[in-house]
Amino acid sequence: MNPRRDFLLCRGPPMAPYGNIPVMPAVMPGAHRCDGPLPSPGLSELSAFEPNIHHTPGETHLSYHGPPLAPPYGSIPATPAHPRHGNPLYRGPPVAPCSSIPVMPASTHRDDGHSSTKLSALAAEFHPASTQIDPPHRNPSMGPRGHIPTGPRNYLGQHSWQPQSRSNYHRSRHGGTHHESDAPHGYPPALAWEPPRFHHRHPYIDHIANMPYQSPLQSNGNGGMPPTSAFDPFITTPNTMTPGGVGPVSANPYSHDPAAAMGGAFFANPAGFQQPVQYHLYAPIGPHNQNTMGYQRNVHDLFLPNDLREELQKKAAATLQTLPNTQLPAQVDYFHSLVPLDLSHQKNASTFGYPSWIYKAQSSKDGCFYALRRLEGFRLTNEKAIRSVQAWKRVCNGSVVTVHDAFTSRSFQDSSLIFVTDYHPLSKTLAEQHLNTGNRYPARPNAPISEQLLWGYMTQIANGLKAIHANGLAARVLEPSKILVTAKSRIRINACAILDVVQFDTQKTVADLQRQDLVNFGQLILILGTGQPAVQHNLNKALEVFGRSYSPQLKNSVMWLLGSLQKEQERNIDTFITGISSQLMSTFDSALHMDDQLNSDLCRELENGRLVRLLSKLGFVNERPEYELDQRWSETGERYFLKLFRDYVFHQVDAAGEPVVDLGHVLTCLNKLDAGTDEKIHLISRDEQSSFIVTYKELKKGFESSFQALLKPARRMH
Ligand SMILES: Nc1ncnc2c1ncn2[C@@H]1O[C@H](COP(=O)(O)OP(=O)(O)OP(=O)(O)O)[C@@H](O)[C@H]1O
Repeated sequence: MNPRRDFLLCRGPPMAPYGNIPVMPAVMPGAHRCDGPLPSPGLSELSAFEPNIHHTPGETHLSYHGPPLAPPYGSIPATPAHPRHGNPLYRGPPVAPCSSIPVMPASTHRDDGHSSTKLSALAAEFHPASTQIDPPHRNPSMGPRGHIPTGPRNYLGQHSWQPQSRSNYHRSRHGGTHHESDAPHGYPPALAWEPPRFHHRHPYIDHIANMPYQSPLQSNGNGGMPPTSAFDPFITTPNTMTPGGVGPVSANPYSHDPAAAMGGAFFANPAGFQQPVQYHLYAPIGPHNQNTMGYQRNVHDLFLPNDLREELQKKAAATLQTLPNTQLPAQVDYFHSLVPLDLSHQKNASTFGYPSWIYKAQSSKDGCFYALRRLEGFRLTNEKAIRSVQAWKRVCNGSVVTVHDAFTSRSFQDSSLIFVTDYHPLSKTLAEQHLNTGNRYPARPNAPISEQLLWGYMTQIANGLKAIHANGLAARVLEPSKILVTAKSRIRINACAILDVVQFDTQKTVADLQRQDLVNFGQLILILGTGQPAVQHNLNKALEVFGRSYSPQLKNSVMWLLGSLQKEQERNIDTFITGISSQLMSTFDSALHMDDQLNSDLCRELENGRLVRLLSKLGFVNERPEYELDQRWSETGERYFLKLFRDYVFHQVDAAGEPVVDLGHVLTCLNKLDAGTDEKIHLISRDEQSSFIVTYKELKKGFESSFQALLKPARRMH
């Protein structure tokens, strides 16, 4: 496997230990060229949000043509941007760092020779809210928060950076103890905060101390440092949070029973599954029909396809639609909020013997929406007639609109018979779809139905008829206006049960009615294939026209159905289904493809619900005005970091001071928070006076404990 691709799919660059360097310009004067794999490839293609980022598929670096980027794109830089960084002799203005340097406080140096590093990373008493760096030498060249100045570079000699021990670099100004007067916001220190793993450092210096490797620093020809080790982006040390460290996955991470999960054959290597689960590794699940490289993603990959979302939203809106000031009855038995679904006021009684109207209504029993079909002026003479609907309740089939109930009503100021069926929002009838009837969809030429679609319709209707006949019933009404198209190519037999009630006293046997179903079925296909609603008047002519457009197999199938009334040969739906079995397979295969596609779409949304929960938790904690009478709760302890993290995620600005609206950045950060990765990020207080380097793991810990604090039972206050 191409290691680069492997990395990219895993979305973690090999630049451990700083982990992911999200999109950041690599080709900049003086900048180290990032020849490694694309950082955060999963989201780096969200270029719609990042106008300055140009990503050429297949290349492993980013070309950058814009101004230096502010930190939104950068976590902790992986390369020393310039020799000045870390040079304690440097007294010039804050230098426009290479673009990979994150936002930093305006001043971190003092002329008195004090180290600018303020806090020992290991200081036991460290309280993040009370840490402070020196009062800033505010330099006019310093832009707004998050703005990296881009002015002329001023190099004061070349200072070779010498790796030093961490302890040297992290001297505490106050011997590692906390002084409350240093608190930037005057906040009291948090009580239950475990600080040791948060580091407050000089951002110019300390990030260098942690460089995983050193590369020659280029700076206007002033020389550079020899590399201490060659960097190969495709070689990585195993790290639990880097892709190189992912290794073989061995057990089902979601199983509550690790023993059982380990024993399963699902994961190849039982060496142990990594914790925490790396939620931020989105695995693209097929089918893949995009013409993109393996590591490329765009924002649409993380959400439902637009057309599907639009369709579902429209259906939801249609379902919830109400009709104020209507003259319809407010209540019909246990239904209310009626909305008519017919758009035509002209109703003929040809199908049922009574004019029929159809409404969407909400049930007071269960709150669900149903379709009510009303037969106007119907008088029930035989109680048994309406009980025949009971048998229809047993018909549960994907190709039949389910019948739920039937009752008579006087709510419409007449005697009406009401049938309650499933409601399928925004459905059309086959007649509306293909025969241009109804005025909801204005006239347009009838497009001929493809043979494949016609076979699809036939198999679905056959499926519905099989279920109906198997229950000892007959559909009785099989015509284009009584077949619902509920989704693309998806149809259902509608208006079942009605003739059973209305023509209860009919003398015909069920067997006769079922045979008639087959004939009606044949006529229906003929109507759809020829586009002529009145084929029964001249079947031979219609068959001839039909035969010109469709295969002999399809025509023969229709003829077989039309001949179902012939007594000499027993014909039933099962025989028919056996006859068209080859077509059933192809329809079945289409259904499987559809199923795969929907599964894949579902996977895109899979993690979004989790992110909403994450955001909700953050919202509960961030800026909380008061907790247990402590008005500074959300500004102290780990909550303070969460606040800065919120700023880091949402409130960054670019070099021009413009808000960075980058969904990719947001998703990346939130996922890493949820996964609790070891990657470090640089948080800056709003007044730019405090700067912290924290790992997502630490953030997650603080995040969880803050949220759990909110959940604990309220203390009794006396
Ligand atoms: N169960 C249902 N769910 C959602 N919409 C439905 C349902 N049943 C019917 N409709 C819609 O109601 C409208 C009217 O349906 P109907 O069965 O009355 O057809 P029609 O074309 O008006 O036929 P007719 O003239 O015989 O009444 C159609 O647009 C159809 O899509």
